[in-house]
Amino acid sequence: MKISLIQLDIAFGKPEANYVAAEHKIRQAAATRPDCLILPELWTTGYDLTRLDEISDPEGQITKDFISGLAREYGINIVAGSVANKQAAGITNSMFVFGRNGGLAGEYSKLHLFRLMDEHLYLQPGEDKGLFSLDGTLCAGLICYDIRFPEWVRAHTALGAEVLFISAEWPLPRLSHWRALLISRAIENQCYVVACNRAGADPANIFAGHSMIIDPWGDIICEAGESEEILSGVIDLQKVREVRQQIPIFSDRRPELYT
Ligand SMILES: NC(=O)CCC(=O)C(=O)O
Repeated sequence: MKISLIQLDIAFGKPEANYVAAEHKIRQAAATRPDCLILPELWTTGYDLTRLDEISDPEGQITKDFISGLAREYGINIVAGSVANKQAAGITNSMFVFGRNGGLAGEYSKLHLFRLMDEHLYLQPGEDKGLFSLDGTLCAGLICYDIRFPEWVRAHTALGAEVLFISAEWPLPRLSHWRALLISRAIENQCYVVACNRAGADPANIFAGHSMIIDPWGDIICEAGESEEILSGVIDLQKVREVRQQIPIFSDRRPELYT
């Protein structure tokens, strides 16, 4: 499975400009015929949280129509990062996943809101797991701060997820945490980690880039720099089974003693 990560810069609070830029990059990446594309967190608005009421996507419909059309046109899977999704009960930070036929394959709203960037003041947390199937492989969607919660990640891999798709807006001062946490989640869950961060800066933060794909042994398959970039790598799902057979942590767990 070839995966392309679209490490975008994001125009602060300007959805129209971001849809145009994303379409250009998605078409550029799709021309190289990947099986799957992934975008960063909140790629339509950035962290312009005070204006979310005005610029968020009602029911995520604009994003769903936009991504669904591109997935169908190119016959690829698209993990559409996340967008501010405006519903009657509030705004969530939601990831939508589309299959090759343009159908919605999954949906996940960020469970852990990040106080350091004021998410808890403007967003509602999700309540459900982000499991979905792509080309017959069970995958999980996670958003940025979620990677600091190993028990949440495990809740997905204990159910059989073999690939974690992570969309992020992770700031540069914590780049060492980003790399260490992603590698740890791959090793401890013996799964692939596909993590797409943003590039560039907003009024409050400079972002780290360094999107990457990590294999179930914890080795980095590919890693971007700090600037905008389309990064591609190939994952071999057989490797998940091999590593899980070699060190059988899922059958050696003692969950009855963990609470
Ligand atoms: N957008 C986010 O959730 C950022 C999380 C982050 O920076 C962290 O250190 O955790």
